[in-house]
Amino acid sequence: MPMPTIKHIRAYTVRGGGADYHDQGDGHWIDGQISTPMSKYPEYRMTRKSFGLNVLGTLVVEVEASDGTTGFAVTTAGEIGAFIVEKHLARFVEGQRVTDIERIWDQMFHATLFYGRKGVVLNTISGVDLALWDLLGKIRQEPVHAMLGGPVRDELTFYATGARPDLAKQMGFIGGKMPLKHGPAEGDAGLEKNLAQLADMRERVGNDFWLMFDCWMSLDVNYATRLAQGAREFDLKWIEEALPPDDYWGYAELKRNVPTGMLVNTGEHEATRWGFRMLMEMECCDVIQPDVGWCGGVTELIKISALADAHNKLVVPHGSSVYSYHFVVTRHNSPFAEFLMMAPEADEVVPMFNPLLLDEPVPENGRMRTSRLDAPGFGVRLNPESQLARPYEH
Ligand SMILES: C[C@H](O)[C@H](O)CC(=O)C(=O)O
Ligand SMILES: [Mg+2]
Repeated sequence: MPMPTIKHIRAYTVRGGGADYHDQGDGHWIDGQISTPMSKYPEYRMTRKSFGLNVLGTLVVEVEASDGTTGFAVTTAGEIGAFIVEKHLARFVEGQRVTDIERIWDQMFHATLFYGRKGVVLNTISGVDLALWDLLGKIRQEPVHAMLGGPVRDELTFYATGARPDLAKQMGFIGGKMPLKHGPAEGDAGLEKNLAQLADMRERVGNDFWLMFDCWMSLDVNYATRLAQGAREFDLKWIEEALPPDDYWGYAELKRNVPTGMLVNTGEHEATRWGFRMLMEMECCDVIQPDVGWCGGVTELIKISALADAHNKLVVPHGSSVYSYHFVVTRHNSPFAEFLMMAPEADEVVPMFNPLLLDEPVPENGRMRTSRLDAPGFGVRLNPESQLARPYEH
């Protein structure tokens, strides 16, 4: 039977959680006081929504094959992403065979170079790429992890990101990553408060549990070095995204400065093999954290991960739910995964892309059997109750 071709690609937007997990209601821990690159402006310090963290919303990309099979994926790109898919990328997708993912990726990337390279354009390309992998899996009746070479372990192990590592420990996770609250603009008093929060959490969780700080691009080398040195006595496992993503030189300096054994992790807002090549060749970090919905999709993550392997770096993708689980389970240099606690108080496990997907698996006791990922494609369905809009058509 000839391989089906792609008949249609459609782009939708949806608000309220989903792939734009920052798009939450008021009072959610993820919108509490968190140190950001905007924290130097007091008027944008207390919530991240105040400076527009949730402006994009979720993009849903749907691809339909000539045999009627559909695949889809979600990412953070909203209406801008929908425009790019419908008005620009569709031409590289429609009419191609469903197996032509590599060529479609190459054409999408090179045709958008003049306004793309990173950020929302790469989020959008990632969304299309993930939808194509989902479609291929559904046509082949295989999970994406099988198409990537198959699992290398029987279960995934998770650390939790959220405001309550103490509760995450009770829920069976191997570690807890807290958002850093206070940035350099709050001076030494803020630094002391950050360290006091870590000390308090170490007291609550005891010694046999990882604790990490997520600094969300907000520090400078001097502050990050002092934070890392102060955090040593509380056994901070890693300091994450301490600096703006373009400051490769700063990361290299920070990595030289941190106490022996403390890891420097980054890459959540980096994209493509070329961006990660900079991080690796400049010795910026120990662990890279690409988001498969932002870095270029699975097609690009395969390349990033191979590059990391050759540099003896671990790849622990940022969030991204099933899209990263199917990858992590197939790679030796991805020994554990992140789970983002999306309950408003970080006090229970809820699906990360809640309420957009159905059948989205979640860790139980901090673990997930690989068999939970055994459905075709990425194994998830769009919740039919989602209020999808299609702002552009081609
Ligand atoms: C909690 C962080 O500020 C951010 O919202 C998520 C993140 O960076 C991560 O999960 O890592
Ligand atoms: Mg992070």
